[in-house]
Amino acid sequence: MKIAIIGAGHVGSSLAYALVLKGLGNYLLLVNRDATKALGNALDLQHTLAFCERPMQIEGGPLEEAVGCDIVAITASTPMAKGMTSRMELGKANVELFKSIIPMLAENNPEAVFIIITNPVDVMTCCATRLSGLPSSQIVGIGTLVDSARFRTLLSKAEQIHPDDLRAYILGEHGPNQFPVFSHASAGGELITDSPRHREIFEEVNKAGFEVYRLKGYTNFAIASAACEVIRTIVHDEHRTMPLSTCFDDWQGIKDNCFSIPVVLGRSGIIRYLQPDLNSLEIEALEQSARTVRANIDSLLLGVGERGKVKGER
Ligand SMILES: NC(=O)c1ccc[n+]([C@@H]2O[C@H](COP(=O)([O-])OP(=O)(O)OC[C@H]3O[C@@H](n4cnc5c(N)ncnc54)[C@H](O)[C@@H]3O)[C@@H](O)[C@H]2O)c1
Repeated sequence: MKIAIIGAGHVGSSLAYALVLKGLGNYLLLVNRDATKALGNALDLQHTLAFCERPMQIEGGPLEEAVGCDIVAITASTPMAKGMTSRMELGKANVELFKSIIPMLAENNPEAVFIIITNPVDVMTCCATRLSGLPSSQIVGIGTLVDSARFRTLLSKAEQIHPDDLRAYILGEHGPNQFPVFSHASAGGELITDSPRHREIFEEVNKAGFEVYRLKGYTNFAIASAACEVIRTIVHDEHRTMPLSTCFDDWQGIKDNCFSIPVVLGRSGIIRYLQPDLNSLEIEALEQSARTVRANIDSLLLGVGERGKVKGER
C-alpha cells in the first residue's frame, strides 16, 4: 500500500510519524515545497523504524514521484499568519496552491483516495474534487472528524464514559457553523441529551482548534490522529462510519454542496452516505451550514471548473 503526504509541515510530519508508528502502508513518500524538509523528515522517520514492528520504505521526493499511490494526503498550505481568526483567510492562496498540484496528482494517481486536510477544508475538498476530475467518492475532506473526536473526549470527561463508547457527531462546516447531532448522540443506548451543560461542551469544542492555535501556533496531534484513523480505515477496508467532508449532489434535501456528513468509508473511499433523522433544530443548523459553505465555495472557486480543469487551461 503506497501512501503520499503532500506538505511536510506540522500536520504532515505528525501524520507521517503516526503512520510509521502504526505500520500503515509499506511505502511512504513525503513531498514538500522546501524539499530538504521532506528529505529530513523522511530520514528521521527511517531511523524510527528500528523501534517499529513493520518495515516500511520511507522517502522524501518531488511531486512527480507521487505516482500510482493508493492514498494521497494533502496538508500543503500557505503559511498561517499569526493571529489568524478565520480559516477562510487561507482560502485564496490555497486555491492557487491546489491549482498547481491537484491536476498532476490526479493524473498520476487515478485510483488513489485523496484526503484533504488543508484549510478551509470544505472549500478545498470541493476545489480538489473539481480540479481532479475524479469521482467525489475518492476525495474526502477531514472535515468535522477532529471536532467530533474533541466532542466525544469532552463529553467523556463529563459523563465518565470512555470516548470510544460514545456516539456523537458534529456535522456541517468545519468552522463556526458546524452543529452537534444530539438527537442521535448516545452511550450504551442512552441518549446524550441537548442539555445546557452539553451545549456548553459543544461551544468549547467549536473554539478548541483556535484555542490550541492561540497557545502553540498550530495544531498537529489530534488532526494527525484523525487523518491516521481515516487512512487505517481505507488500508484495512474497514467500512467505518464517520463524518467527512464530501461533494454531494443531494443530502437530506441540501443540493450540490461540500461539507461533513456521516459516511461509510472503505478501500475505495466513500461507499455510501448515512441518512439520520434530524430534528428541526438540526435541520435549521444544517441549512445555515449549507448556506455558509455554498457562499464560501462560490466566492473562492469562481473559475475553477466542474469536473477537472481550471477553466481556460489545458
Ligand atoms: N482540517 C483541519 O481540521 C485542520 C487542522 C489543522 C491544520 N489544518 C490545515 O492543514 C494545513 C497544514 O497545517 P500545518 O500546521 O502543517 O502548516 P505548515 O505551514 O506547518 O505546513 C504546510 C507545509 O506545506 C508546504 N507546502 C506549501 N506549498 C506546497 C506545495 N506546492 N507542495 C508541497 N508542499 C507545499 C510548506 O512548505 C509547509 O511545509 C493548513 O492549511 C492548516 O490550516 C487543518
